[in-house]
Amino acid sequence: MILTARYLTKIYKPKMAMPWHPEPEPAIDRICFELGAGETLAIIGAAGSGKTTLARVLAGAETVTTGTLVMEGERVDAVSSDEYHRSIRMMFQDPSASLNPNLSIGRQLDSTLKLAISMPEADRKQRVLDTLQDVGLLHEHIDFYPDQLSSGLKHRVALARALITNPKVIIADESLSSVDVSVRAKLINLLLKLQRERDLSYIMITHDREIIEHMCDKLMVLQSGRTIEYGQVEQILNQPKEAYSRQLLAL
Ligand SMILES: Nc1ncnc2c1ncn2[C@@H]1O[C@H](COP(=O)(O)OP(=O)(O)OP(=O)(O)O)[C@@H](O)[C@H]1O
Repeated sequence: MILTARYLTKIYKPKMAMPWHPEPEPAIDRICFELGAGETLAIIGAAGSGKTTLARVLAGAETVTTGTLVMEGERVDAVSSDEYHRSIRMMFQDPSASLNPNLSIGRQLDSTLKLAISMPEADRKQRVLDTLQDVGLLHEHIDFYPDQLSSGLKHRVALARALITNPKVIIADESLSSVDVSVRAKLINLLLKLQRERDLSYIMITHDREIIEHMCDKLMVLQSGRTIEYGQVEQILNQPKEAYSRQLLAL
């Protein structure tokens, strides 16, 4: 397994705890799953069900209160956090907001790479060019600024930023929800192509039936921080156990 989650629980501590305040409810509560190489897990749930918290915990941006994450057989706290951050990358939801408008695409990709991996400048430049090509952008795009790119191309840059460290897992938090249908279809095909070529695993937080059906192997349904269904996509789409899942999946 690339990634195994065992009983992940996150309780956000209130900024000012008062003795008469009840203990806060967990944002995620004993979440377990297994993700193999080249597999895709979809996570769905209503607003506030814990999807973003889970994504942030998995991306190493948030600590867990209890529970264990295991990457390729090693507990994540035993793996150096640099290595973990290189291996599990988040693809940002809104590229327009996450890209710096004042920096060229090349500079932004280079600074992400520089932070994650120590390598000579010439090798970094080559990696930036290769990654642009891998996501279907041109070498010339290295000198472009975000505002000069269409929304679809900005999504490719966001993907390039996740891909540039050669990760094993990419987490996409509603990443494709804001693009129009034809652009989304191209991005889905690109993600599938990269998955085949690199044996990449994806965790897709999405409500998009098309993405769930075409891209995902497993599905987890979250409600109030808990897993209420987890299994193969086909099985849950054909026979959801819970009315809540049926509603979310519009079945
Ligand atoms: N930084 C935080 N501090 C305190 N509570 C938080 C924090 N972030 C999230 N929560 C709470 O944790 C619970 C889960 O929130 P989370 O954002 O993970 O859900 P979500 O499913 O991603 O929701 P949405 O779809 O609206 O983004 C909610 O009750 C939320 O209020």
